[in-house]
Amino acid sequence: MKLSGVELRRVRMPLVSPFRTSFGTQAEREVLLVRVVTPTGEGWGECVTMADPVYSSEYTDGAEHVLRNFLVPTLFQLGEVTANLVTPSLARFKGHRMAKGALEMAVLDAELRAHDRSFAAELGSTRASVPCGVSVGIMDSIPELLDAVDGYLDAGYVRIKLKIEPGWDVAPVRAVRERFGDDVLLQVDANTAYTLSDAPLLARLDPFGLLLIEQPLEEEDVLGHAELARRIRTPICLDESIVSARSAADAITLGACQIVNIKPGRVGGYLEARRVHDVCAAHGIPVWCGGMIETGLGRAANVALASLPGFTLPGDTSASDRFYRTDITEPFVLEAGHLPVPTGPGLGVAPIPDLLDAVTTSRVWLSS
Ligand SMILES: CC(=O)N[C@@H](Cc1ccc2ccccc2c1)C(=O)O
Ligand SMILES: [Mg+2]
Repeated sequence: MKLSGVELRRVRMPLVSPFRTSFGTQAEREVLLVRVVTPTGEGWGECVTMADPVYSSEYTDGAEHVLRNFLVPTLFQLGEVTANLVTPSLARFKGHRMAKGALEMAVLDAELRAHDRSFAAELGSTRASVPCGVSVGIMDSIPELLDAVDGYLDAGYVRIKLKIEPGWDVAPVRAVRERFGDDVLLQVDANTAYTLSDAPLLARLDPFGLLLIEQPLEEEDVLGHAELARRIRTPICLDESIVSARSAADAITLGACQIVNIKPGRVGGYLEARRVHDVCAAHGIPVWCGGMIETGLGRAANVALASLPGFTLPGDTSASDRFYRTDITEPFVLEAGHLPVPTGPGLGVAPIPDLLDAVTTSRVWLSS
């Protein structure tokens, strides 16, 4: 395809309630959307960076800058662009995987729409719907947490994930187990908040039959996770540490994780996300689809990815109303704990113009 131009659009959406993790509290989501325009149509991409570099080193203003000054101009020079060409064409620029992933997603969406082919078909989907888990933030009190969990279980979520940090870990897990029983699928996410010296504390989670503990140690401490895996029984799942198929293979081989949370933006796009899935499957490692509080655009692509065969654990592919009162696309609504995999061309969803304009804070048009 030839690129006629690319629009970088900033969107700000309030969250239905503040979402607190070990790295801070979010009350709104600042999103960078990428729209590529071709002579025959357009495609949408969503950059999952946060406003601040607190989940990873990338952040939204930086992603916009690197797209505008390096990544998009490089694609304009290509002439013919396809999704498979995006990553190799941008390889000389180091890092910026979330920014690159958003651009690849937009090109892939445009290409698939032009061929009347869905993300699900392209990625290798084997299911028409996916079971959904939900990520529950750190709360001010245990009663408040139990009310929130009660509401999500009533909504039909099939798995509960609790954000934890030192001082909010064993007590909330014990309280959820005591209130809701041992059969609820339960896991925790530390977002790198602990160190190896916390192993005895983390071992106190072992009696609660958690599915996994997600990213207890810092992103680069792969060997620390391998050592921790020898000191606790709860399976270790990595999130921030897995930035590519290669890093997944290395972490698995080193015994640093038994489960992987796949986030397409974190690994540089949906094509690399499929490669992470394939590498994990080759090692017998179950995967699930993580979430970055995406709008319906990223959510549509994540649900398609989550329908691949190796995604055997419920992901953080929650309904739109988990985080947003009004999504910029038709909302994803939980049905019996599942979300339907979009079947339309490309993402299968598109922004609703009035809703998108209502939350747009800036737009930049880059012409080829
Ligand atoms: C659903 C979930 O827990 N996601 C991330 C953490 C996270 C938390 C808060 C966020 C706020 C704005 C943007 C991205 C964010 C990602 C995780 O699995 O580690
Ligand atoms: Mg995580």
